[in-house]
Formats: sequence, structure tokens, C-alpha cells
Amino acid sequence: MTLITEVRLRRVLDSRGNPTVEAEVTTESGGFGRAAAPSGASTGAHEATSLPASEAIASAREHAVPRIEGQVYAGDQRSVDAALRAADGTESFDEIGANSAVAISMAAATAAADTLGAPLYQHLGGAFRGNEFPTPLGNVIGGGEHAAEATHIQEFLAAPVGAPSVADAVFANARVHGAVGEILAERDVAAAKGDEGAWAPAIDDSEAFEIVAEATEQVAGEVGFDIGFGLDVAATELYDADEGVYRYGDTERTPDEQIEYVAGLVDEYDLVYVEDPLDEEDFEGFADLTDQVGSETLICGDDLFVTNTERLDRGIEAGAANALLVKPNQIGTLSDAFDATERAVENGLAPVISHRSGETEDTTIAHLAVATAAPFVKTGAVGGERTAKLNELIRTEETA
Ligand SMILES: O=C(O)[C@@H](CO)OP(=O)(O)O
Ligand SMILES: [Mg+2]
Repeated sequence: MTLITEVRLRRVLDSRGNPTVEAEVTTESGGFGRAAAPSGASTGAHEATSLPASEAIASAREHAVPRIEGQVYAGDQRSVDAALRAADGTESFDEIGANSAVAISMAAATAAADTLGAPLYQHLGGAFRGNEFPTPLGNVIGGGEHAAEATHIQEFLAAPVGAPSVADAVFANARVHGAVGEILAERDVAAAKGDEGAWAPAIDDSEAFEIVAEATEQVAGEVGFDIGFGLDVAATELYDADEGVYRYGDTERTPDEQIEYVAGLVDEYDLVYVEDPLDEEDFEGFADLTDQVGSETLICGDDLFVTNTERLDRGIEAGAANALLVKPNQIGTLSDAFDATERAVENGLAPVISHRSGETEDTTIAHLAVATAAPFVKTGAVGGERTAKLNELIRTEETA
């Protein structure tokens, strides 16, 4: 192993045009790694703290960098991440920011892989990884917090579950995205794109269901394999906690009605994946829905679990979901993200590695998905910061 000799931090742009933290780590033997923190728009209340980039950088330079440079070995990821936690001193990275922490954590892993001359997924997952690849979930219509005046449900996802390879799956999702664009044009619906590159038309959710169902079916016919349909409801953003109702514009649903509505959608559209169908505090509602439809579909906790093993344990106890969304920046380090992933797998939950709505060209999550043999990765369908990850998966599959 080789000592980390330098940690550099700077502000770079994310895909929304906001500053974010980029870290560079250099090792004694000349290994080099670079990584950048993503950022959420529909963030969970229990996520680790993201500070303004300049504040996060200043604080990490003062508190974390001196504990890492010349002190910690690249490749000893647990020590890197323990140094970040010790430097911060809070559970939620309030001091240095989870954005600084995750950028340094991921850059250190990348520098270690470079030192070894191994691909990042292999350094993270071990010599025998690279034989299983995730199905990419591609956002083709989106609204919620990711686009104004669009659908209430945040993400309508193509899920090419029958694809023979990652490359086939990636191209299929892009093709579904294209087909949705064509159907919208035929219907004379103008559509810009939301934060993740999905179409963001001013249509109601029921029309979006129709269009995505038509597009997935059409493209499945063309490519000759199954393309499923998934959702990220991001229901916390729809929930009015004071009134105890979910609001879809003028339509209101009580929590029981919401469960019934989502269960109905699972049946009607054969949904293979449903993320955050209920408010982030409603473990019981999640359990009820999982009980009803968990044998047919994945009920995935994002804002519910925030990649946090304590919240995941609570969910496991309650039977609240059968999938975990994994976003390293929700918890702050790769070690924590790995621990949550392993805990999920041990308890029969499927891990789904995910991007954020604000992204950079960083490809770490593509490697994380291969390293953990996650069955799904959620990283959009089109757009440079999304294709950065998708194209990395294509390359990885070719060389693994
Ligand atoms: O809710 C989500 O799953 C994500 C990514 O799609 O959105 P955000 O990064 O805004 O939380
Ligand atoms: Mg989500």
C-alpha cells in the first residue's frame, strides 16, 4: 500500500450549473484519483449534510486534509473514511460537508485503483468481480422537483430487464427516450428536459403512463427483449404532512388511498420497480405496500433509508421494502455506502446504485454497481453527465 501524499479540493460545475466539490488524491507511488460530489434536489430529510461547496472545501482543508495527507494509505478505504469521520466529528458530516467527504472518499478509492493498476470496480469489489452487470434504470419522463410544470411523479423509468448485455440495455433506454420524444411530438406536446435529461412535458401523470407504456412496448418489439416500466414517485415531495394527504395538483390521496393507487399501478403497468411510493417517515405504509405487491415488484427506499444502515435496520425490522437505493453522498463515504449495500443484500433487499439529479462526469457509481454486483443502477438515459456512467458500464463490460 502506498501513502496518500496530497489531497486537493476545488469547486467545479455540476450539471445544474451549481458549484460542487471535486477532490484529487495523489499517492506516494504516483497513483492519482479524481472524483466529484453530486447533489440532490428531492433530498431526504435524513441525508448527511451538504454544505455550500466553498464552505465544505474550506472546512475539509482545515479539518480533514491534515488527517489524511501523509497519514493514511490509499487502498485502506476504511481508514480513509474513518479519518474523514474523525475529522468531522458529527454523524451527518455537518462540519466538513458530506460533499467534501464523499469526493475525498471516492477520489482516494480511485487513486488506490490507479496505484494497483486495477479498474476501480475490481479494487472495490475484489478480483472476482466484473462478471455481473446491473440493469440500468433510465428516466424517460420526469417532473416533481426535477422540472417545473411537468408530471407529479418524479421519474418514469425504462427498465430493460431482458437485455442480454449492459450495452444493449443502455441503447434500449436511449431508444425509449427517443420514442417518448416522438410520441410527444405526434401528440403536439412540447417538452423540454428536466434535470436528469428526461422529457418534462406539461401532461398529467395518466398520460405519461400511457406514453411510457407505449414507448417501452414499441422499443421492446424492435430490440426483441423485455423492457419493463418503473417509477420513482418521490412521494415525500407530494406529501402534505400537516394535512396527512398526498397532493397531485388538485387530486388528494390519503396514505391508504396512496397505497391502493400505487398497488393498482403495479398491476396495471406490470411495474418492475417503484421507488419512494410513500412519505419518508411512513415505514408502516411501506411495509403494507411491500406486503401487497412485493412479490411482483421492487419497492425501493430512497428518502426512506438515505443509504443509512440505522434507517435500513428499522426498515428491515418493519418489512418496509425489498430494495435499497444507494447514493454515496447521502451518507458521506464509500465505506458507509458499502456497509448499507451489504446489509441490504444479507437481508434479501436488492441494492440499486443511484446517481443524483445534480451530477458531474464522475463515473464512480458505475464501478460501485459492478463492484457490488447490484442488480440495478439508476443513472438516467441521456445527457453527458448521465452517459458518462452509462458509457463507463459499456466499456467495463467489454474489458471485464
Ligand atoms: O430521488 C432520486 O432518486 C434522485 C435521483 O434520481 O433525485 P435527487 O438527486 O434530486 O434526490
Ligand atoms: Mg428517489
